[in-house]
Amino acid sequence: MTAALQMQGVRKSFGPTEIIRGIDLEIPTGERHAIIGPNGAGKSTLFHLISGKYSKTAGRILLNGTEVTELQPYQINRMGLSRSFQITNIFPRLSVFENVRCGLLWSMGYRNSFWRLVDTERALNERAAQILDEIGLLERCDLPAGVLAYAEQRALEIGITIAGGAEVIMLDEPTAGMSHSETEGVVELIRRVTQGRTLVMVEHDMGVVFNLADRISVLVYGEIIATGTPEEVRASKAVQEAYLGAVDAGEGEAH
Ligand SMILES: Nc1ncnc2c1ncn2[C@@H]1O[C@H](COP(=O)(O)OP(=O)(O)OP(=O)(O)O)[C@@H](O)[C@H]1O
Repeated sequence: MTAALQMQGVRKSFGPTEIIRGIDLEIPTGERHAIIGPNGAGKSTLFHLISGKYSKTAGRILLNGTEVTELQPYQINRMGLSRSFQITNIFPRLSVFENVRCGLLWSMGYRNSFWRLVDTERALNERAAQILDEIGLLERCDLPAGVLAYAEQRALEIGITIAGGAEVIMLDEPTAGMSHSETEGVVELIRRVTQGRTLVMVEHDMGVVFNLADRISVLVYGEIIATGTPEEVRASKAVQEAYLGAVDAGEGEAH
């Protein structure tokens, strides 16, 4: 089966400084994959390269076997890759419901003639309600999104990210700034909504990473020093030396 995401020799320089220094990685369809690494390792930059926000200095990126290296973010999005951002990215004055509808319209409105031919309003509303139910916000659907609690806003953002039905979901620090119980809730939510999809996430909370990820890639100074199952990464001497150090991978927060 073709991998959901393939990176081949991907490099990125800002001016004379090479930040991403040759990434080769294959993420199979249906895998939950976490990218971890110290601050400044290049995780966000790699995310921006995959989603098309940054152009690549060298290398190729393929989505479901099709090269997307030179495409714009919206084109990559319409080919089935959807990402969230580190900073909550919702419309605070629109209702929770409208936020999800916007996500749906953006991803599907122009692409799929079904939405134009068949009772568009009803289909959209039904799908939005379904997503709100999935993310546990159906009862709060009429509130302005800006009044939701922080964890609810992040859940809404995940709802918007999955709204268009993308097969590859990228989440950037989905539990950042959350309490322990909020984190547990969001981990369960992510597990549920990524069922049968491919997940690529950047996350600092090692508890979340080791709980959710099927495989983990460790990025240090723009290079992947290890890729493997949580057990393999936990046992890797190179990873321990370069990154995890004394942190208990099952519990700690590492930066
Ligand atoms: N647009 C840019 N122009 C110049 N340098 C940049 C740019 N974006 C990132 N960098 C540099 O690239 C390096 C990697 O940054 P990046 O944000 O990708 O790391 P990160 O692993 O996501 O870090 P963190 O865990 O703190 O979010 C940093 O040294 C940063 O200063």
